[in-house]
Amino acid sequence: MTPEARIAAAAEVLDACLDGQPATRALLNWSRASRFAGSGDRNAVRDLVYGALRRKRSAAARGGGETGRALMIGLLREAGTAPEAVFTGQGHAPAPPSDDERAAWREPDGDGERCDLPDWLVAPFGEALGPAWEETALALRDRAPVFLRVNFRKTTQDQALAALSSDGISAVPHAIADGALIVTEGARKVAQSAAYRDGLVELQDGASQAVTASLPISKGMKVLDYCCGGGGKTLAMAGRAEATFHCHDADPGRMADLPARARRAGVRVELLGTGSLARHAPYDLVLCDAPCSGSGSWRRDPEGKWALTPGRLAALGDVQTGILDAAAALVAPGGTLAYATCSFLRAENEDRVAAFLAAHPDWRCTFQRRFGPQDGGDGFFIAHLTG
Ligand SMILES: C[S@@+](CC[C@H](N)C(=O)[O-])C[C@H]1O[C@@H](n2cnc3c(N)ncnc32)[C@H](O)[C@@H]1O
Repeated sequence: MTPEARIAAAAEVLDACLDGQPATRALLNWSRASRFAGSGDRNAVRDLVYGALRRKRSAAARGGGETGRALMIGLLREAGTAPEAVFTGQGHAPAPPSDDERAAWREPDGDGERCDLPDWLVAPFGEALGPAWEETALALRDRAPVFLRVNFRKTTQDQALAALSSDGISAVPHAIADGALIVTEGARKVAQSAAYRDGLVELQDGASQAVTASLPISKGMKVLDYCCGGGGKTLAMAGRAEATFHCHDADPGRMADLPARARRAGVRVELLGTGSLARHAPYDLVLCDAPCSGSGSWRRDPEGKWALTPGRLAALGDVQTGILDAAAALVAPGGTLAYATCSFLRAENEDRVAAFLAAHPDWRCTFQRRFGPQDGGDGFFIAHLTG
């Protein structure tokens, strides 16, 4: 496909997204209907679609409307390319801009539009991040880097780098966490590489690694990952220490791939249902990587940015408080209850910790940190609580 044809395809996929279809589904439908598209074309169209979703508000302003065509036109204008140079109508290029499309556009206006945030989120970003809110919101308009985590249970950093290199993947260590690598070339080859298949490295965001690296884990401890999901954090913890790792999720199906991932990583984990947690308690460390708005990872999931509402944020706060209350009962005296979200927002972070401490006066917070794109990875929050 020509670059122009890829832009036409991205506009078509974006129209389906704007009609309410999840981007993954819209991209799948397009690639099934476009057998002529090779993997390079599919990757390029995917990149264009996600690029437009990250910058949806500003691109709509510069494109003069909220359609797939308008978003692509808006992105071209932002990049300093005249839309007429691409929208030529020649071959598979999109049709030339109409008079309306030429006239109906403007530079983004106001903080929300300029920084590609819904207006209601500008104040919460400011409250959470202070003057860095703008830089942070602007960073969410760009693609996230690809991070790997070296599995120290199986290899060293140098051996992992050498194994990746022999599969044509270049990576360099990143200071955010011990064993964090940032992929500089060949990111799309990682999942097929021997280093990945043999469990020498895992795909894991840098801040996610730093959050687990902050946890007090040592040999022989009993650890519960209360909101385990796919188990990324369990595996990161298990990569650091020979401890007993129990895994739980309100939706056990989310943990379906974990036994195979743990085998690949050479670590042992035990999956537990909610009903059996009390029997296995108490734990030295309970990690609650709680469900959240995902505001820290909106580079990867830009649709989440536009879908969040004040009501949904409030509902998440109730779920997060419920999780902290339930998990606290499973922590041994003097043990650690670790609370993490991949969000910047105070409503999901400091406010939840404060509400927990108000309801549990015997507990205190011993450590708290927020990560942002300036640190290299996604946005994350971590607090250690002890009772
Ligand atoms: C942010 S994700 C966890 C990601 C995971 N820790 C990782 O690193 O891959 C949050 C998880 O919490 C689970 N969850 C939601 N409500 C819960 C609850 N009340 N108790 C336990 N888990 C819950 C969700 O099913 C989801 O898998």
